[in-house]
Amino acid sequence: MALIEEISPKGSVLWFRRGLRLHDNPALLKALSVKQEFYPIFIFDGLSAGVTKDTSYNRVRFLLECLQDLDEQLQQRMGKLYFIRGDPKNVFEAIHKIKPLESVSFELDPEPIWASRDNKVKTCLENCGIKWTEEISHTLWDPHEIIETNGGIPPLTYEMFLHTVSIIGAPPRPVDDPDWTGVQFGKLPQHLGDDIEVFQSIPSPEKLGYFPPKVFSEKIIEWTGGEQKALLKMNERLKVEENAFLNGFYLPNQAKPDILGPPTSQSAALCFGCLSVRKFYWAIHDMYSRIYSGHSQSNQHITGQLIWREFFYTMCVQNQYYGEMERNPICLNISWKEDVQDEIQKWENGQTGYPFIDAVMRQMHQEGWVHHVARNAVACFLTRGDLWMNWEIGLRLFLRLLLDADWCLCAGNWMWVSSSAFEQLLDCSSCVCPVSYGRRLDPQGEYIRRYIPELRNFPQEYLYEPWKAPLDVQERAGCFIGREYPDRMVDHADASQKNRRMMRDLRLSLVDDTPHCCPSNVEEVRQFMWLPESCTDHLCETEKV
Ligand SMILES: Cc1cc2nc3c(=O)[nH]c(=O)nc-3n(C[C@H](O)[C@H](O)[C@H](O)COP(=O)(O)OP(=O)(O)OC[C@H]3O[C@@H](n4cnc5c(N)ncnc54)[C@H](O)[C@@H]3O)c2cc1C
Repeated sequence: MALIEEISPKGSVLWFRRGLRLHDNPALLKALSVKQEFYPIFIFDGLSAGVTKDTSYNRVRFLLECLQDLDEQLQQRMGKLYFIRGDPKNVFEAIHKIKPLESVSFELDPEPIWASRDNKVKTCLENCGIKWTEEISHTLWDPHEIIETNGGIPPLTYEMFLHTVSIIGAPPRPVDDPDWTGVQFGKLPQHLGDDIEVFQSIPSPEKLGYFPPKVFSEKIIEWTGGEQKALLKMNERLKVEENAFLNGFYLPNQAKPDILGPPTSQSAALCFGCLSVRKFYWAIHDMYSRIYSGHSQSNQHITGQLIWREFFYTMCVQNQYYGEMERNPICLNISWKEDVQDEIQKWENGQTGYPFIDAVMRQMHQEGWVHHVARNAVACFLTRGDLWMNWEIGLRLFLRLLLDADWCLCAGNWMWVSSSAFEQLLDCSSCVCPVSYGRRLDPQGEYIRRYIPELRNFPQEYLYEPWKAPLDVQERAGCFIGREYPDRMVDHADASQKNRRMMRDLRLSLVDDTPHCCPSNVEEVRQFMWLPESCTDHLCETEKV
């Protein structure tokens, strides 16, 4: 008996949180290298992968599709993915009781909001004598190394960031795929403890208590989660990048925003890690080098958005208050308007009376993803553009609805757009006019008509400003403003002028030389917000005076 116990293999767990893939997965390689029985598990604890009890149905569905895809791939290798509901510490203790564990491997979740979960688990594993390893693969570089290289503080501007990573060198290439030969999958019993539930298969969102949203119009774009789908989509996306290179430009999604066509975004796949950011980065850089071989070396600008991602991660790793205003050392304390529930509701539910803004908000509820330029528009509207409301309100909603909701990237972008951080000028209150920005992005009005069925028959002339339509036009379109579709909740020209004054006063009150996070130059602001060359083209007529 003693002999059997001695030779009986122990367990090696791969704890999936994000990083939901088999390719470029150093934690997976670590778990397999232990040569013990292998247990891939996902623990649904109402927190991991950013899925809480408030998370939208779309986002939960996307996560479960990613897990389903992993499960299918593991089944092809004679294993399975265990989906377990419970507290991670209790789950590991329970597994260890029935199957002594040698090691637990996981990918580093770099954001500080995960530290208490991870520290609790690490302490528990150490107390049980179980080794743990944490691998970096959610970001291109190790954010802590960047901070160290920059002398102990995060680089304050994007240009400084680029300089720092140029000292470190190019990010690592993806690791090899695992060799599955001889891998022994372990089996868990159905009962691990009273407060733990081991599912037989990956559950549906409904089984976990999440239900579909009320839809405003038919859903146009369906997103599907999972590594296999993400890899196929990456190939489609690479064709778009290649086409841009061949035509002499880069960052196609930013340079020529298309809010109507089938999106080629990889943000949700990157967020859950069903696509490795390193694989995506190197695929683009290698392609560039192939196309321009001998002429030019690729540089970080051709994957500029991925660098913004890294920049925001580096800014947040040491700042647990990064998602808040008051306690956050990099965020300006702006005296936003007290929360007015009625106004918040109108913004959240796409009932502001500004069709472009409402179309974006409704698309977000229905489909869970909207283009970057559209995010800019609604974020500016809520904060320094029109409503003068705290960006934390927007952050909370985006984290609930977006498929790619990512605490660090979302908070970083909200601070940026609201001029609360990463913003040197503080005079952008007129950046996004909900009328002219909408007209520029959606010149035929197709986007508005797609997501706001009430306005489908409205003539083009009044589509962006329906409150200006004479009554007979409203009648012919079958939509009265204030009845079928709301009147505008605010006069943008007045509100933005008032807000601009408040930003100016704030700027004057901040005339010290304290180094703070800010854009590197004006061009960067223009690119980030997709503003036209001439800085007044996007303004309403009243704002130009
Ligand atoms: C208010 C606001 C909130 C946002 N919240 C999120 C969020 O929660 N999660 C998220 O992934 N992105 C967020 N973004 C950034 C951006 O809108 C999305 O990443 C982008 O729309 C994804 O589309 P894409 O994959 O086509 O981007 P691409 O232009 O193809 O970029 C490639 C990847 O780079 C990253 N990236 C792109 N733009 C940014 C950016 N501005 N900041 C940081 N990373 C970027 C994303 O991972 C993206 O998939 C937010 C932007 C705004 C204005």
